[in-house]
Amino acid sequence: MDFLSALERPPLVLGVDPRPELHGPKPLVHLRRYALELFEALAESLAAVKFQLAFFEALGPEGMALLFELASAARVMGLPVLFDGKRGDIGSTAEAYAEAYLDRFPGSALTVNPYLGLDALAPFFRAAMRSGGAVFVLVKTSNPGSGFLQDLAVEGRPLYLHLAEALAREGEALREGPWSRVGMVVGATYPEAVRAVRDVAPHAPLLLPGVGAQGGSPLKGKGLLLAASRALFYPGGRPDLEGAQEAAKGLLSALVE
Ligand SMILES: O=c1ccn([C@@H]2O[C@H](COP(=O)(O)O)[C@@H](O)[C@H]2O)c(=O)[nH]1
Repeated sequence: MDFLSALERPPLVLGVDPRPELHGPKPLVHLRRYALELFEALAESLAAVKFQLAFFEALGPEGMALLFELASAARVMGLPVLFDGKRGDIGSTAEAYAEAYLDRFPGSALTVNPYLGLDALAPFFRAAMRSGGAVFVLVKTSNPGSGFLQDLAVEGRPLYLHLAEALAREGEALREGPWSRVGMVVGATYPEAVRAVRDVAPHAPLLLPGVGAQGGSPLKGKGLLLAASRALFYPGGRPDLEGAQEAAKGLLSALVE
């Protein structure tokens, strides 16, 4: 599987941010079964499944085992996998992060943090190239305080746009047809930022978290991947297979230009 195949599927990304307290007396057993059933039920409506590493790490070794089992199962069902870990470190450590998620799961994607600069992102880009994967770099995040650094005016334009331009340049070398393996994260809560980034980075897949629980708009456009975690995995605040199918249908039919 090549992660870029996600861009030929419906644009919805199922976020998996597990909350064990919602899964009864044997939480991991129930969570495992629920997640597998949900992947199967939603498979035709999804571009990819996004696993939030923090929630699995919080569950300890059993959580990590469950993460790798669920990621493997999603791939067997033909669903591209995205690991949301927001990794980033000096080059030699970045190599290890890239090996852990991109090489061990060929054809997968990983979110990364650009704060250390382009040299620190290079190992992720190389791993995405050799494994048929993708890297999604945080550009303009969905949270209310993201503007504190990301919107700082530099030469009259927000910092995040300078970053998007630099990444678009880097991404040219990783382009396969219309899409680059260098993607960007832009919160669905900032539709104007999505448009501004798309203008400077026409070949970057854009991952748009914040749909649903954070109030982000379900934007329509080529190369946009709309991510919803709570709204899809726990519609109505709890595990609910039928509710999740309804929610997916609702989000897909509400897509706006
Ligand atoms: O800018 C960002 C980057 C990542 N996220 C992650 O996406 C999900 C959002 O969960 P919801 O329940 O759909 O709000 C979560 O894993 C975040 O860590 C983000 O929200 N914003």
